[in-house]
Amino acid sequence: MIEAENLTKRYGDRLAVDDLSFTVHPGRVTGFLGPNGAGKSTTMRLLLGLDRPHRGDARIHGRHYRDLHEPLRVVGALLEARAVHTGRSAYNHLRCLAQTQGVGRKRLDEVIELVGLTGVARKRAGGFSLGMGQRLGIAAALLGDPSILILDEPVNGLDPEGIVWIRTLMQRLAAEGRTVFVSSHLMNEMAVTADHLIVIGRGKLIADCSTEEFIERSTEKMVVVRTPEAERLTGLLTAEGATVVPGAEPGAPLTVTHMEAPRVGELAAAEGLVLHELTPRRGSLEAAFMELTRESVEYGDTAGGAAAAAGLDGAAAIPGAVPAQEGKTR
Ligand SMILES: Nc1ncnc2c1ncn2[C@@H]1O[C@H](COP(=O)(O)OP(=O)(O)OP(=O)(O)O)[C@@H](O)[C@H]1O
Repeated sequence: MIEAENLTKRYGDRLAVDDLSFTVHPGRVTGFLGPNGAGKSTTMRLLLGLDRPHRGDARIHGRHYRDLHEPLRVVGALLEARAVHTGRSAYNHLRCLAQTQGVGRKRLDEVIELVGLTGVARKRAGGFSLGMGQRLGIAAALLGDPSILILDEPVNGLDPEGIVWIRTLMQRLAAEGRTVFVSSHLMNEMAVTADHLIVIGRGKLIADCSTEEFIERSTEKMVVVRTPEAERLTGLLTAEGATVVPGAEPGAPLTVTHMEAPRVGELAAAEGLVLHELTPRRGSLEAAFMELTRESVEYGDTAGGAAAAAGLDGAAAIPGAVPAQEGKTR
């Protein structure tokens, strides 16, 4: 188990991590989400004892990282995939790490195979692509067969096949009962990878809930309806409180919000209106995430055009969300 309690880290007058408390449980993948500069990497460094908090506490299995008996057998971390000796082969890089941890040759070979680097293990790590570097970093994290994995943006630089591979690997490691804590700024990727989400913005906690709850509450439900009698159906639905947006072209489907699909079908049937399609849909999760973290983005366009599409009222719409207060100015 990983526990952060009132973690606070300041760089000059910049609060990188602001009174952050959460618990990461074993047996599931926990996604750590937030826009660029939200404080994800800083939090991970604090958990690993690589930086000291100004206030608060970070504990792994109830202890500070520095007090763990064999830390690398307890926690495997991928923080900066490029942190390798570029002149060494992947194999030698891992062998050096294995020696410092008392990890044997068998485990070394196992891990190289697990991350799919067997064919290039004798090649210079400096010549590796970003994706291969990520695989090497993951191999290093897994060497000590740790019960906890802390991975900072492991998906960066991976091609679609690599993304599916890391997703499957993380889910398998969690299914084995390990604690998997993985950061990302990609909402859609985390939605299909993580069981639980911890969302931060400007160092503050915004949401701590299951991915299912997050999706359920943060994306607006809509119904796509195709009918040859669009005008009559629109009148019928709006009279009952639905919002109906016509398609861009004649004959294109209508998009209905504020009414569930069964009710749309019932109303149409009662009036004898023909429907050619009746499909419940969800709004974009990415747009919902952007809206949620809109006021806490560090860089870029904070107006968030896509955010408006989500139709959410910030943190208030999210289960487990922390009340906005000062956080609203994140
Ligand atoms: N060593 C440092 N010195 C000064 N400021 C820092 C340092 N490390 C981080 N920061 C600042 O702290 C804030 C949080 O940074 P951090 O890297 O933790 O965010 P992040 O969520 O990991 O971002 P990204 O997704 O871009 O990696 C940022 O404003 C960053 O500029």
